[in-house]
Amino acid sequence: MQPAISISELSKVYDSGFTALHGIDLEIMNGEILALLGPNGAGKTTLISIICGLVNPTSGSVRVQGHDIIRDYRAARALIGLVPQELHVETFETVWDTVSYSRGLFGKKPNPALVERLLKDLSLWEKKDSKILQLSGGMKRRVMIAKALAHEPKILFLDEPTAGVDVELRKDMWNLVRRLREDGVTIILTTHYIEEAEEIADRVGVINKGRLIIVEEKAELMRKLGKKQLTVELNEALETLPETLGRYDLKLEGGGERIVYQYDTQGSRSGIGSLLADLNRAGISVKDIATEQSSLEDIFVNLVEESR
Ligand SMILES: Nc1ncnc2c1ncn2[C@@H]1O[C@H](COP(=O)(O)OP(=O)(O)OP(=O)(O)O)[C@@H](O)[C@H]1O
Repeated sequence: MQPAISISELSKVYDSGFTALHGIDLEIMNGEILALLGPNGAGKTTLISIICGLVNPTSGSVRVQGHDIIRDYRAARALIGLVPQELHVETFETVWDTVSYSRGLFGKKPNPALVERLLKDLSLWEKKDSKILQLSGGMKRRVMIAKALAHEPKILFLDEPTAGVDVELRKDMWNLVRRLREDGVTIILTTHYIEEAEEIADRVGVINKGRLIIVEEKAELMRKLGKKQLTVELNEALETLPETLGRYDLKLEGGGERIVYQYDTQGSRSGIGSLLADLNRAGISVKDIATEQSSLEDIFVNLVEESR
């Protein structure tokens, strides 16, 4: 099947001489939710802006459902909805008018039933006749989403959709994203909130300093790069670890009352069974044990540090 978006050797050098993207290759599949993670200034917005035709690439190519974003700009752009990071909505227009107008911009016939559904889905129905000026920041953000969806795009870009929004709006946004995916919409979002990627993404791409350092199924990423940790609470504090435990990667913490064991989630054997047997053999009495898995956040921080 043709990918929703196909990016090949894409680079961007701004007029200042700064290289914001270095040879990005990426295929985004139809119907997936891809989260792009990366520290400030990594190049996420630049990448999205190029795909959406707002910034010119320096070299490389991007195709949207097969349409080249430069040669076939209109066809490519018509398939895309973009919710930008910055809020810029017309202040004196009403919610209804601004959303309807956005649809018209793409040459689509008016569809009041669709606009009504969008406004209801985004909890904006009661505000349909309000001027944007009178809305709160969170509501303005909802308007931006309604505008981006008004022409029924097949691919939706959300640039930092939940930056600075309250918990309720964040949950609403996640639900909306899931619903759109059920309708077959491909969704690409950038986020600083790793929890967000963990919650809704199918795949996660990490960008650092203009390079895509990894792109992987979320579950696979967690499996490949995640570490697990076993904490063993002891009945009596130890001063040092016995030499017989030298073959394990152990740390003594909590004033000697806790042994922490790190193991690889990829290995077929965790070594927990033999560690506990060896502890027993060494006469160390165990009060409690707990395991913990590294989060996507730990993985992300490690990846970015490694690529410095
Ligand atoms: N018009 C421009 N001219 C020169 N440099 C720019 C321009 N726009 C962006 N940059 C630089 O390109 C780099 C990438 O910026 P970009 O906005 O793509 O990052 P980002 O990953 O979206 O960051 P954030 O998470 O902070 O939004 C930054 O160093 C930025 O300063």
